[in-house]
Amino acid sequence: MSITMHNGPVQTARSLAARSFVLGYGVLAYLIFFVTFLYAVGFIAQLVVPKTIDSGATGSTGQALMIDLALMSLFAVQHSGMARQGFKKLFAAFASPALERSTYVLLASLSLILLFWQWRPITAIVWEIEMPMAAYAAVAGSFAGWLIVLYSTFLISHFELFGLTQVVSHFAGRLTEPMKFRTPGLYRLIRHPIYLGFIIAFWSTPIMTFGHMLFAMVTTAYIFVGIWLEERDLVTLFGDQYRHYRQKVAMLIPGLF
Ligand SMILES: C[S@@+](CC[C@H](N)C(=O)[O-])C[C@H]1O[C@@H](n2cnc3c(N)ncnc32)[C@H](O)[C@@H]1O
Repeated sequence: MSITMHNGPVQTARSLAARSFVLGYGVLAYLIFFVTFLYAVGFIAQLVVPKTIDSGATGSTGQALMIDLALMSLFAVQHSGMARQGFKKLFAAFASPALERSTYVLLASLSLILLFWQWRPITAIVWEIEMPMAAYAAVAGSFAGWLIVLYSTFLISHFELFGLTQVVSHFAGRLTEPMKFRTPGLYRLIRHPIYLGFIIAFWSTPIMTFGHMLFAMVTTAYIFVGIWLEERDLVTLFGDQYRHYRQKVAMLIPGLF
């Protein structure tokens, strides 16, 4: 009986090439996310980066409003649409599930990069903190918000959130376990520390322009919509475990809501 060995090495090479592509795609998506995250800090805090929330070509206020709202809507539709279970199932019908999270992260990063690039500033001032110490405290508050975001992602599994765990497991030929429900650290105090960190980062500023306030208001409203959608999925995934958690632990501010 002859065993056709000639396909063995070819199949092995093909499988290795396919797994290497998935790994490379995931690593690239993660790196683009991380650079985008760092740029977002500078964009909001108006530090270091060339284009910030209050810099760049200004047009008429009406035109700026339309463009800015369109940019934020594009991000919201992608960010929420692709996060739903229905999209994940559809994606898995066409591509390796290992690629789903990295594709989500990549497209979210690209829509943010478009927002940074095309954002129209509206520089009328809503508030300006004159006292230097208070102004510094506001800037520090914004950075504290970003740190809460980053720290909280590591509490529930940073690398899984941003797709790296999935592509590394796929490369190693391991099955990726579904994301586990965790309540470490801040998650014992509030259900959504990442979103709280974003809200603090967006609102804590010494100079609040109309354009910055538009961004903070729309993203805050979107966060509440996102929480509603996300918790609906979490109840579907984890049932009473999440229901009990939701009864015991505040959404964003302990003791309040
Ligand atoms: C960007 S994270 C935001 C998590 C949370 N809403 C927060 O603000 O900290 C969204 C992902 O985290 C997952 N997630 C939310 N709460 C979680 C928890 N306690 N443990 C594990 N995953 C969680 C959601 O299912 C979703 O896939």
